[in-house]
Amino acid sequence: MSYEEPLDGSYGVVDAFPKDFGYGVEEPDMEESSASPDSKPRILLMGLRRSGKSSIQKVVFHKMSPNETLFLESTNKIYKDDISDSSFVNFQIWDFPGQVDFFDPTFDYEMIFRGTGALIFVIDAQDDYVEALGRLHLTVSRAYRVNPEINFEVFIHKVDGLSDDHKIETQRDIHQRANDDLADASLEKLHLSFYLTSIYDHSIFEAFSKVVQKLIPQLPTLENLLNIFISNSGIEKAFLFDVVSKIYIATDSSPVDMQSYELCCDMIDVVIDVSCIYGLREDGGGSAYDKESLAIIKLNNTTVLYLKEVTKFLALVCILREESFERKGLIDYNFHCFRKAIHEVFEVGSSTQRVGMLQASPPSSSLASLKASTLNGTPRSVV
Ligand SMILES: Nc1nc2c(ncn2[C@@H]2O[C@H](COP(=O)(O)OP(=O)(O)OP(=O)(O)O)[C@@H](O)[C@H]2O)c(=O)[nH]1
Repeated sequence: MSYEEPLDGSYGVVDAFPKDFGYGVEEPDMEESSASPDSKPRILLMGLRRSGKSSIQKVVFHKMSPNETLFLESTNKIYKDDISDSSFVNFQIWDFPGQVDFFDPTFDYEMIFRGTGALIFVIDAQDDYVEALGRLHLTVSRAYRVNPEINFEVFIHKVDGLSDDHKIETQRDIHQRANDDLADASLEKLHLSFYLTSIYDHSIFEAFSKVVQKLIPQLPTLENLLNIFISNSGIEKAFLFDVVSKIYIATDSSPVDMQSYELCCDMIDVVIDVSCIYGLREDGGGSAYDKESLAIIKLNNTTVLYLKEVTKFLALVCILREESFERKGLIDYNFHCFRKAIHEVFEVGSSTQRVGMLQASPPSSSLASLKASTLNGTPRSVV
């Protein structure tokens, strides 16, 4: 669902902003009823004109192909995109028009920043970025004064046009100058995170994944569950994906290499495409992704990709060696326990959220029960 807000300063002030992000496991309607669209926590996309804000939003959340963004018109209204209908992550993305004087007195920027979880500032790395750095400083320092809890994320964007050396040099320079500006303003506590991004490869999905992960209070629990799952199943790498956006909301604690991530993204595309073509009913009904969704792809280098539905919006995608896959029964059993634990985590999350406290620690039984259940499965040495 998306809608636009006219730039006439007529923002309705919403009294209460939930500070935590909510998640729908199976019951998105419950989330809908508990929060009006305007009161949902938000991620702001800001930056100068033509820096690439709308393109990022369209490519990541609306499956627009990067080439089509060439024809995007300049945004002249705040574009609010509520992605919670189709995605696990229950937030709104506000795309700000670049040319707007954000600090015009008719803007209630306090209201805007108060309900914000993350502010993404997009800098066009192919352009002269001096003006962008000035605007970045102005924006983050204002926002920090209103709400120091905001995560400040800087996307050094359009790096597809730069050589590897140039990319690193640009990042170093922007990092240095932005932090110098903050130090001059005695804002050393304000932390900026930097990412090199482009809509022409997976870097934009990776960066968005990291932004979203910081907003998920249950992240340590999810990582723990994934660690236990992979170590007891002989799996090399596992990602928990939001299927629609291909954002990974968690992975095990081994380092993420871009190739594995890309491979898993490609697998989601293949599964959804095949399912759309051959999986729907003849009248076009049904869903391309549901409880039955499961795919196994064997590559020619003894690697196996394994995808399985976890919740309405989430899929587990794993990379493992062929020889580990011989114990498919064990993997399936462990997956069953993992899935149950994930459901428990978010059921507890949504019930505590209603009383205003999202649970960051594991629910009493989920980790313990997963450990116990995998140990009850066929024992095997951890790879
Ligand atoms: N090379 C390259 N071009 C990009 C990238 N992202 C966006 N663009 C191009 O940048 C131009 C501007 O993109 P928009 O998304 O309209 O920029 P915006 O920041 O929303 O602009 P305003 O609405 O005017 O604020 C478009 O022609 C995009 O195709 C990228 O990663 N690499």
